[in-house]
Amino acid sequence: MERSCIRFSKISADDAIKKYRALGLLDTTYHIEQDENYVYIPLIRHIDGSITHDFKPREDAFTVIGKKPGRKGLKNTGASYIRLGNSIIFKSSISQKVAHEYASRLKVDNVYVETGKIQGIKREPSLKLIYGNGGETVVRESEVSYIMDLQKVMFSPGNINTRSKMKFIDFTGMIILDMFCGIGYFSLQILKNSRPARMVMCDINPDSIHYLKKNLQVNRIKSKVDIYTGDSRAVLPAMQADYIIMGNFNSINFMVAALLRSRIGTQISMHYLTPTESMNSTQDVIIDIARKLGYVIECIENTKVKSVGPHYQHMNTIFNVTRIL
Ligand SMILES: C[S@@+](CC[C@H](N)C(=O)[O-])C[C@H]1O[C@@H](n2cnc3c(N)ncnc32)[C@H](O)[C@@H]1O
Repeated sequence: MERSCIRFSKISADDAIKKYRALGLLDTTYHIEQDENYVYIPLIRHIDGSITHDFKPREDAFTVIGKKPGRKGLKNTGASYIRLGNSIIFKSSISQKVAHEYASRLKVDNVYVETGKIQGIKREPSLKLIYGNGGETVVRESEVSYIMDLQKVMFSPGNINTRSKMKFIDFTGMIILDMFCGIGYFSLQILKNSRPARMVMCDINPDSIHYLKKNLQVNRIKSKVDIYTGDSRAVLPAMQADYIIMGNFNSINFMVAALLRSRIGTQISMHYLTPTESMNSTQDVIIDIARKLGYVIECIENTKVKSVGPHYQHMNTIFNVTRIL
């Protein structure tokens, strides 16, 4: 349906969404949409600079399940879910009957229910399959296909902007080290859009590495990659990277391994969790730790990826190595 909207490049879309939400102008009854270059933010009315775009209405659980759920004996219509490719995941328990109804209305193959938190260092999800045969789910994002088994490896839909940002950076000729590559969350975007000279990838979860290899094939990545399975502090080769990706909330515990593989000019993209009140100061703590290890680094970008619970933020800070003492 044609609606007023404002269009932003993907890099600035996050801030724009926050701004229009805060101004009460965001039309939450439509999905925010994106194409190759832009994010389209639906607005409740026309404003200066707005354009029109064909939006899909947002289907809440109640709409999806039908206006008279009682008649069908469907009770859990208020349950919230996320959709990942051909699967949906409910946050709380629902009956098989309701799962079946959602699957047929939303035309998905699998319905899962979260039974707990993401577990352990391998970040394994706790999901119970309640409808369908399970197995592989394909998520398409910024022209990259991510294949995975949602019961074996995690996929955070909230990290979409951080993943797609990778396609706007020119990594041509660079040596890249992805210390927690998973199924290729960040690296697939790089390999699809740039020609790095070398890509070294590592993950401790063999299931992630299995799907990484599959995703490299499915996305027809021709560049040569070096893949390591194990603890990145132990299994990575000696090397000097131009760009180091640390997509793990515990990245601070891996700084020695990263710095040892850096040189002057290396950029290090660190992800970490920090209390909300420290979201603009944790980078200084990291700079201090690096200095004690003999590396002078400076912060070149500090971005909030998403809120995690009421008191924590998932941050992504990019540092530049300026001097080695
Ligand atoms: C949080 S996930 C990455 C999520 C991802 N950034 C996204 O966009 O959804 C972190 C990854 O680090 C891996 N990992 C954890 N500890 C590790 C270690 N010591 N060495 C290598 N990989 C590790 C996990 O197996 C997991 O695949």
